[in-house]
Amino acid sequence: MHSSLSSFSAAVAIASRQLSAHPYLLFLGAAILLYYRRIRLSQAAPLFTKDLRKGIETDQYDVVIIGGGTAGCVLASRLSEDPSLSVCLLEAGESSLSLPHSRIPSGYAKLFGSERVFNLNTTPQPYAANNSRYWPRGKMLGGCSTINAQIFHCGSPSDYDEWARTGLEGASDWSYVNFRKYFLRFEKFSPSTSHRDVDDSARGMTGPVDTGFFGHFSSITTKFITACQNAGMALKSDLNTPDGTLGVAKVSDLVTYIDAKGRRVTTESAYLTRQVLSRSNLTVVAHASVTRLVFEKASSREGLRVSAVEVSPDEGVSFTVIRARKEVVLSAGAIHTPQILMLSGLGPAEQLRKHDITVVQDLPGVGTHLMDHPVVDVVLEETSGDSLSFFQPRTGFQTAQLIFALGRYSITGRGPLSTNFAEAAAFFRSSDPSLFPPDVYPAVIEDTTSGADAPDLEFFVSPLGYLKHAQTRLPNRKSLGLHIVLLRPQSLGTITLNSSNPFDPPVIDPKYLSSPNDMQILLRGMHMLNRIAKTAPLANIINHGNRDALFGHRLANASDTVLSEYIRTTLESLYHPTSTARMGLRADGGVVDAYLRVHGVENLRIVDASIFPTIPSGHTAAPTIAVAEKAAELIKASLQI
Ligand SMILES: Cc1cc2nc3c(=O)[nH]c(=O)nc-3n(C[C@H](O)[C@H](O)[C@H](O)COP(=O)(O)OP(=O)(O)OC[C@H]3O[C@@H](n4cnc5c(N)ncnc54)[C@H](O)[C@@H]3O)c2cc1C
Repeated sequence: MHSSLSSFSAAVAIASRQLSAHPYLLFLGAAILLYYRRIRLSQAAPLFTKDLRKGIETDQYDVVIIGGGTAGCVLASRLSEDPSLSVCLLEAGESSLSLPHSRIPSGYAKLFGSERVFNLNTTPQPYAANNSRYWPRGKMLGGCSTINAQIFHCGSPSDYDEWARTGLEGASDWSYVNFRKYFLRFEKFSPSTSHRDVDDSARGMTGPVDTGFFGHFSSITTKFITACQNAGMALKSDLNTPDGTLGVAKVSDLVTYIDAKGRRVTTESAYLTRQVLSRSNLTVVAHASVTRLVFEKASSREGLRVSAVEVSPDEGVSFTVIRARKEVVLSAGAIHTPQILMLSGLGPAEQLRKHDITVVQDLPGVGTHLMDHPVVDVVLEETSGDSLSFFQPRTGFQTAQLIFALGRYSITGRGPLSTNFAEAAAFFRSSDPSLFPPDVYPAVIEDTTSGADAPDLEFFVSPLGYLKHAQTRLPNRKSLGLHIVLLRPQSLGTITLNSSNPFDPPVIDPKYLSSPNDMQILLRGMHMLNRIAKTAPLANIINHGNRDALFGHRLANASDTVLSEYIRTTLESLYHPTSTARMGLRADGGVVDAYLRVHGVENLRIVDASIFPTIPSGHTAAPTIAVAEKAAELIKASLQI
């Protein structure tokens, strides 16, 4: 999949050798130059961001936000709307706006392994072939929204009704009917004449985050949608409405965070505009890794408040103290937020003592209840010719195709380079009797969904097959990818400390497949995958005779034993970790209350995917942005702005 852009330099080198021989390539060469100019000039790094490596003048703010990721950028922008409030956003990385691999929708996996990403790995997974799994997290302003697959999806309405059942005072504010307005608040949907069936009145139209149908959409995807329909899945005009998300999107591909110019939309590009950054009450500091929270006794009652944070540009460099007059907000994501809490003495007491960290509050829930969506990828050889296999060119013709695509993208912002790879998806239930008739599937599987209308499985298609984050070199064939996602895992993992060194990555153990029910549901997903691969019109473009070991054709009639083995060895993360500092009663392992305040600490909130009480049955960026929009409102209200 995503070595697309990694291949550009090679492609450009081959092209330059051929330029003199083929005049049409001169045009394309010029287009490539234009493309680099376009990205560089229009997306130059913002002028108003400060760099901790050069020092900062002010050391005291009303609100200090830790982590300028998906949630952090939203908060910084919304809170600084009031000129009377001084806001400081501290981000471990720097801007992503001048990074072509982030801005071009198909380029993100090229950033995997780079210094712009926290390149994390899980512990070996005993129930999943005993291997560790790669967990990239964006280390830039915009966080994971700079490297995600750009799928705009809100999950199922009942996911949020489940959030409203934590038993906390104020929990009902999180029910779908109350929470939905925050999805609408951030979205700026672009209606499309080719998707007239989408009801604009159910979409956000005036928010800062552009969404729409501007990504590439291959004929393979159209065939996938029709095959899902022919296999009995419901058709939906829009997967993001109060009607729920069950079914396959009718005629349309997925809505994405890609703008009209074909560029990725991140929370940095949407919320930290030049106009926002020029506010005198907002300071955004890059290369600022927070290592610890500093506490003082609260004045109003017996208890603690956070008075400051310690921040350093890099390991071994002395830290700066930044003071917070009113609030500190942790938005460092589901891995680093619990790590920072534990390093600061907030977490399971036993674990903190193990690392000689003074216990400030025994909060046993910190770092527990880690949830993630595992995905099983299957690669199939396709014959339509519409595969994007030329993204990894191995012949002169494929190189020319790639150069042509690059030229087209540079000029129009359209074409294959604007694919997000996951071009269409279907959401369904493993217990749906119309899809899994009880006479064929007699086993009763435990219902893990958030409600009767919510899915526990997602099925998506990519116009290029890939395995292991595209790191596995596949045979040189045109391929497509089919992918099954477990949306409601019961396997719960942990984030624990490796050491008390803040620059040491924490221990990530998702405990994939430790719940046997997860395997049963994934097996149903694999049955559905096999069925759709044999359903017209998708079936007509698959070479069912392929026997390459890395391809999945051999799974077509495989027993559950073989399928389970495939699931255990192939399973990867869909990059959606959540719930490691979740909203809930302290007695139930909750870390924050319904106002996102950390239990037992006066002025500390958490605003990112770690507060999700449970993982939504869908993609996690939209819920994260909506949480941040709501949090901004909560903080403003509590500060009486
Ligand atoms: C490859 C990939 C593909 C994905 N695809 C999709 C998709 O298509 N659709 C979707 O909805 N979701 C997708 N997701 C998931 C989604 O993007 C995340 O759930 C969401 O962005 C998480 O937001 P966050 O604010 O919780 O954390 P993040 O966005 O990770 O933000 C955390 C921020 O904190 C910073 N930080 C960390 N530690 C420190 C520190 N000590 N000091 C200062 N700063 C720190 C980080 O640099 C980062 O900027 C994907 C994720 C990935 C990685």
